[in-house]
Amino acid sequence: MNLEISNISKIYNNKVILDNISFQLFGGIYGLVGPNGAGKTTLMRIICDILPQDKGYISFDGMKKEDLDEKYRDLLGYLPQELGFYEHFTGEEFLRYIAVLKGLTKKETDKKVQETLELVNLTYEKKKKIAKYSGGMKRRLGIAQALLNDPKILILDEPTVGLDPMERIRFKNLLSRISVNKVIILSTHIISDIEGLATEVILMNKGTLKGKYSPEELLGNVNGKVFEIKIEENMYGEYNETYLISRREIESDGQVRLRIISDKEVKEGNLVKGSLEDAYIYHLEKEGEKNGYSH
Ligand SMILES: Nc1ncnc2c1ncn2[C@@H]1O[C@H](COP(=O)(O)OP(=O)(O)OP(=O)(O)O)[C@@H](O)[C@H]1O
Repeated sequence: MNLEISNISKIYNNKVILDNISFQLFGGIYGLVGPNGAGKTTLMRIICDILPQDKGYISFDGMKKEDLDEKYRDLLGYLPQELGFYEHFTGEEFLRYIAVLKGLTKKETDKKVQETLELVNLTYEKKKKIAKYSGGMKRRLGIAQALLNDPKILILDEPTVGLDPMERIRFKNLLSRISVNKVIILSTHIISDIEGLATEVILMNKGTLKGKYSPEELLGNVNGKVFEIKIEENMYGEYNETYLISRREIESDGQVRLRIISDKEVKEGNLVKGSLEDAYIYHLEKEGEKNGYSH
């Protein structure tokens, strides 16, 4: 299985939104990360054949998407950032409706709707109106609709927005269960959501590809560079001026716990294990994009 993104460019109103993006994906889960406006959604929409590229091509197993045409669409499952639901439908009715739009036969629909409901753990809620679903349940229903046609390429645009911590864990488990024999691309701002899940991380910034790394490679970049320290609140400004801070937490005693990424040793701090989030912030900083990161 090979999804190839080759020299993809997109221009809107004379502004380059995607600049010659190329990479190849094989089976697995790929985290697409980058600050707001990096071009993640635009790239995903091009991969999903919703938006035409201005240059370059996308191919699956050596065949261009334009040549595969309808067959390419059959390979795809897509969960957009904002999926409109018919709130008066039940979860089951909604999936049946989408299955018809995707061209499944009655028999396939009967089978796939129940199968995907089971997979996303919504069987017991299938007769409930969507209006009564929680945010997490709606996300799971969103994934179910993307899975109805058994896609080889699954594109999820910020699927974890609005999920609570328990739902995030369930969501991660669900993805690892369905990832066999698929290329899954998942964009996110919440780097911890792809920790322990992503085969590779694709970093984008301002319409360009910054790199494609294994999580181990990324973590290696911050090895020996992450420190934790507890300081008084009034010292924060000074530390913020001096260091790259990846996290700031107020402790119950009113002191502030900082997570610092520094090439040089922070003598008063404790060296701790770096996370993917630290590595991501470190990369952005190297590009002078510290302020592009939103906590
Ligand atoms: N239809 C459009 N017309 C003009 N500019 C657009 C259009 N769609 C997107 N853009 C611009 O393209 C750039 C990339 O947007 P895109 O939504 O792809 O980024 P993103 O990385 O997904 O950001 P976010 O994380 O905020 O969703 C932005 O500067 C955006 O304003």
